[in-house]
Amino acid sequence: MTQLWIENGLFVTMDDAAKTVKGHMVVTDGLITYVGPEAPTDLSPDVQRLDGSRLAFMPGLVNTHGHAAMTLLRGYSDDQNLQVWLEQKMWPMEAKYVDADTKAGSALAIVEMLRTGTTAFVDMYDRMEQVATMTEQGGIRGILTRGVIGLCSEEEQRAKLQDAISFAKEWNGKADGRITTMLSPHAPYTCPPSYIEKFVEAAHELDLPLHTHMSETLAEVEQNVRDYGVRPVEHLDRLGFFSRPSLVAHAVHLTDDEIALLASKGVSVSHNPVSNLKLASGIARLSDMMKAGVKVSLGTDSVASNNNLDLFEEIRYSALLHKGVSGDPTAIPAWEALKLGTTYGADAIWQGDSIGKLKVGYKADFIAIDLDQPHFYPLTDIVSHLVYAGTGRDVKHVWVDGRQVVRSGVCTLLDEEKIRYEAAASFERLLNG
Ligand SMILES: N[C@@H](CCSC[C@H]1O[C@@H](n2cnc3c(=O)[nH]cnc32)[C@H](O)[C@@H]1O)C(=O)O
Ligand SMILES: [Zn+2]
Repeated sequence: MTQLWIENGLFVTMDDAAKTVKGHMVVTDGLITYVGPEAPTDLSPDVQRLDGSRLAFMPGLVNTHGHAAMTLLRGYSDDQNLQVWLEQKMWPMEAKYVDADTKAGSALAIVEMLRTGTTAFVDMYDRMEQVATMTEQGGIRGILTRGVIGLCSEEEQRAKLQDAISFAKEWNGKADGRITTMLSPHAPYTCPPSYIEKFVEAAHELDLPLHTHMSETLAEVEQNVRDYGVRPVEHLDRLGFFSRPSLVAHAVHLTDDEIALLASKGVSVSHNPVSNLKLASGIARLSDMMKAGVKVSLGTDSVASNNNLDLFEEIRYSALLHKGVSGDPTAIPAWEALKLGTTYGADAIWQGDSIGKLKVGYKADFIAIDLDQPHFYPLTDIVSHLVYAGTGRDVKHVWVDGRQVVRSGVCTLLDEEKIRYEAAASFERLLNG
């Protein structure tokens, strides 16, 4: 039995019943077995003890949309709109990627995510075996999917779908259950309707969820109406997309009816406020979606449109932005913003009953924040501080499944120096190759 006793800590449980607890937490064989104000009893004689004073503990963050390997393109193309950025900048560079690049970029992303407190991430890309291998090595939890752009010959379409299916089948449940998989047509504007239907069919057959980009820009919505006579939500609905558990990224441009439909079908939405601002795509109707009962969560999208993977930024932006646009200072209060990055993220990836809370029986995916910093003084309200004053750089330790994957700000299972070097070398090759 491996057991960890965290003594005298401040625990932000993200559980409405407990909220914050000053006291103790015990992790036994990867699961949380005690959280409470009193010192625990009946511990294993070889329990490992950790002094939790001057630390705040909370569930690890859940990033529900991204493309990890695009860390290589950080800062390569800023200040463009989505279409120009994608078609003229990203796709030509991505066409040069080989396995080693995807591996280097994903490794860098995993280091960055773990160090800033993300313990579970959704990733849509290709060469997914590379991403999965680094996920396994780094100790993070991954919800991985081979994204497919269908603007190609039928033969290529078939091969890509087959690749997506093989990856999803092979890796679902791997890395001690830390990896789960989905199927992903990239977007309604990059996949013809009959092709999207094939993904829906395969998802039914393999009992897998679906993921896609949806209603990210006004131009996309207008093009969808021109091409198919309906807006993207109705389009995907007609193709049966929402008959599966599904997660859509962005959902920026929605009507009231579309919000109602997403709520009634139980669709998960990944809100990516920073990426949407940077690409000038717009501001999603987060408050309206939450009021309507849509399952919303937060994503960074790729580094190339963000330009970092610190999900604390998305938490803060969601709390600030929607106050600003609504003129209502009570919109998305701190506790809700923090939930967006934790429990709601876990719900969005259908893992809300096992991660996203510090609660007995939950998996021990959690982070420790260093409170000994000027921006956390005085310690008026830890939830407020985490949302309005904290950043991912305040994260000191990280555990996934009870295993410590970051210790004093450094990944325990990855060679960070080598990863930084290889990422820089990959970028040089892409640029000059
Ligand atoms: N290369 C694969 C598709 C990989 S899916 C991931 C794709 O999503 C792209 N991407 C990244 N961010 C966004 C976004 O915000 N909206 C739409 N696509 C994006 C990214 O550049 C990448 O091409 C194929 O040809 O089938
Ligand atoms: Zn994306």
